[in-house]
Amino acid sequence: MTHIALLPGDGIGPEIMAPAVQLLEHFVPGVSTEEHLFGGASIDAHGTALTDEVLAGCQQADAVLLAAVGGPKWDTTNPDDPRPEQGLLGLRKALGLFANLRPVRPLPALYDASPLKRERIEGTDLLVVRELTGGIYFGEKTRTDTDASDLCHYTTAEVDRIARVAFEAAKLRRNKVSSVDKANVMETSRQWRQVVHAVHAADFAGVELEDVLVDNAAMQLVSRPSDFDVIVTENLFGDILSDEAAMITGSIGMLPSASLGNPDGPGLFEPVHGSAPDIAGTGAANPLAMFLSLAMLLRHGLSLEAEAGALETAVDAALDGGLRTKDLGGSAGTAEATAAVLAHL
Ligand SMILES: NC(=O)c1ccc[n+]([C@@H]2O[C@H](COP(=O)([O-])OP(=O)(O)OC[C@H]3O[C@@H](n4cnc5c(N)ncnc54)[C@H](O)[C@@H]3O)[C@@H](O)[C@H]2O)c1
Ligand SMILES: CC(C)[C@H](C(=O)O)[C@@H](O)C(=O)O
Ligand SMILES: [Mg+2]
Repeated sequence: MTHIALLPGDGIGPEIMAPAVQLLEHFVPGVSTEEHLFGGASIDAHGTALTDEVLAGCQQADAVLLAAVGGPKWDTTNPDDPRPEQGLLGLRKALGLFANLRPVRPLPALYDASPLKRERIEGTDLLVVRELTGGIYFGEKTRTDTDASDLCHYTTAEVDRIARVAFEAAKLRRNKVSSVDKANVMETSRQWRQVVHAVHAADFAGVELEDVLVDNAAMQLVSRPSDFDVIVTENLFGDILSDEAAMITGSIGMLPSASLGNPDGPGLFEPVHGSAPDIAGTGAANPLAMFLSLAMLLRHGLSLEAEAGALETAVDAALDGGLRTKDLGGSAGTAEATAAVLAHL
């Protein structure tokens, strides 16, 4: 029987998880699910953001569906305090999920919800391939009364494997990879560029490859987004660029993600946005990034391509039919958005 671990987390997390489970049960009748405390909710109950029991529960599942973690209650500048985000990083690392896929596919119905001009957005369909278990997120951290440091570290093997994910993805798309780095300053970026080019020359010479410095990439993303196909980049750059790219779709509330890379364990599926503490409890959260993350779970986690497509089509149809949550300039809340998608199944 298919088993999915559910991590509602904090803030708007539980509000968008509940309707996603409704959709999961629609597409996978009889699915077994288990909900676990994670992030701030787990800190409150157990003093740590990810317990061994929850990690084991995730490891035993066919896939993990996560909403979001974090919030002001757990914000701290004391290095010794537990933080919700540590649970997320620990889970990604423990599950071996080094490849984070963030598709940016703006719908014509939402062109006017984006701050970008329609003619810039038209034709945009890009995929951010973010390295997820290395770099400055996971290097040594130090802190004294006067000093602090975060080490950015990559092995060539870590760059090699994420480059392969990007090139393979490009072959199924428009055959172009933009590798984003800061090779004019950072040693990890010079290594990144060298490895990406070596992988390209050895096995993917038929794929178009360009190098883009990250500051330029941030600018190009809003000036010529439709020129990008696959963007491959390291952990921190991918985090920042994907939030920026979200606005091409109209809202951060639209962007889903899949974290993959371990053929022997479950993938993790989560929206790109956070726990949105400013709107938590108001019923205003846009659940569509969560629904689209569920579609990625159906596709990549359970190999249910037809079901994934049907869910994406229902989301598109709801938006074509006029659904607009507050973040998209409308007035619909989570419940109305859910009803609109359900109506198109
Ligand atoms: N994967 C995750 O769990 C994840 C991702 C990003 C941030 N976070 C955490 O979330 C907390 C809040 O972070 P933040 O405020 O910087 O980012 P955020 O993504 O939570 O919110 C940024 C802005 O976008 C809005 N927004 C986000 N998702 C929305 C949705 N689905 N519908 C409508 N509006 C939405 C919020 O209301 C807010 O104005 C922090 O603790 C952060 O660490 C968690
Ligand atoms: C919450 C935070 C640790 C996380 C990240 O930086 O990876 C988030 O911003 C994301 O994009 O998934
Ligand atoms: Mg982020």
